Amino acid sequence: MATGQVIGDVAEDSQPTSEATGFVLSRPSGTVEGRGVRQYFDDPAAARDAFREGRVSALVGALPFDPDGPCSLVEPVELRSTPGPWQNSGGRAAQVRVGEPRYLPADDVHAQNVDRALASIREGAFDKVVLSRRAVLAADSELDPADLLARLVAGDPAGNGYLVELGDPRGGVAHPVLVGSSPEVLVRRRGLHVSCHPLAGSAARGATPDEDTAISEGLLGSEKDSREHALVVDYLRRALEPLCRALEVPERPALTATGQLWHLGTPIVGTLKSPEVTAFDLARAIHPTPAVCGTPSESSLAYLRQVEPERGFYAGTVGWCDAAGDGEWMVAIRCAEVAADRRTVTAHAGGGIVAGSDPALEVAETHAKFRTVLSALRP
Ligand SMILES: C=C(O[C@H]1C=CC=C(C(=O)O)[C@@H]1O)C(=O)O
Repeated sequence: MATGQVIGDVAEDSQPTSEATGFVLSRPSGTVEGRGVRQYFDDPAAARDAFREGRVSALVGALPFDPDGPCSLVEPVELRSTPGPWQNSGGRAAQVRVGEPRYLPADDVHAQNVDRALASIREGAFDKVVLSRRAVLAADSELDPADLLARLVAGDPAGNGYLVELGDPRGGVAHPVLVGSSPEVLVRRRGLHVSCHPLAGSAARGATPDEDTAISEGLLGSEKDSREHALVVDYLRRALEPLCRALEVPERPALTATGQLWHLGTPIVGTLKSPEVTAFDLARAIHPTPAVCGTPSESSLAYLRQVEPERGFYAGTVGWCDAAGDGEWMVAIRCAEVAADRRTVTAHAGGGIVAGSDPALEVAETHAKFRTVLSALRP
């Protein structure tokens, strides 16, 4: 990282109170890491106030799925950017053996949950809700979250990956760590330029090139998936319009691929009205989108608070914001929480439910999404 560029306002005189990296965001174009800890925030509004009042020069970390829940944000001593995806300078750890996943809920119960959500949709409670489940795995020795990140980055064709320590990294106490490889950009800001890349509508990749192409064409032509996707795009248009003096929203989604899945994606770009609106402000204004919550936001969020109170940072957002207000926030999907003891890993996967969703296909979709983390944990 020594050759990296330091971004943001870094005070020369302050000493790191912790050497822990604590935050990594690996993207195809570059990697951002937070080094050292100056302040820690579990209240996003306090972090925003500190930033606005100039008491904070940069922020890195995670916001939970529930916008009213506690966050895990750090003002790093240094925000360092390097070109290209993340390289693990720590070297490769010995492979830890990880047991079979235990799914919570089990396949049949998740299918019943989808049925129940479909009944609520028919009754008019909401148009869309994103249901998720967990896969809990036990490791036979301590798992290194940085090594898991390295495997995720190496396994993703675009080199996407993230790692966030969940808790105040000062004080030498081990905290859970969120590690993942998300293909979904919640929001990115460079000066007045703002962009998002919402994804919704999925199909597992095919085993042969011909099958893979046929699956991608089927997804692009699927009326159900287009509807599921359009709800996210409409939400973002409505959320961004008041903040932008120009906004370009393509009429139709395009295909985007990870190693495991095809998705429908829409690249949205805009020009902000005011330079005062930071990347962190934008992330808070937009999150949670219907790609992880539902439509309308209020009723789907109320439903998820009841049926999935344990989401934590899954389906939240992970990212950074520098002193100029620039930054990038990813949707925290395709991820796992490595417990403080480093021996339990909880992966998460979900999918959007709309009228016409098929419970068995939704169960299969969560398995395809779990594969991102499971193939890194159990190669
Ligand atoms: C909620 C997840 O994916 C979202 C992002 C892309 C496609 C999705 C879908 O097709 O349902 C989800 O909206 C997840 O991976 O856990």
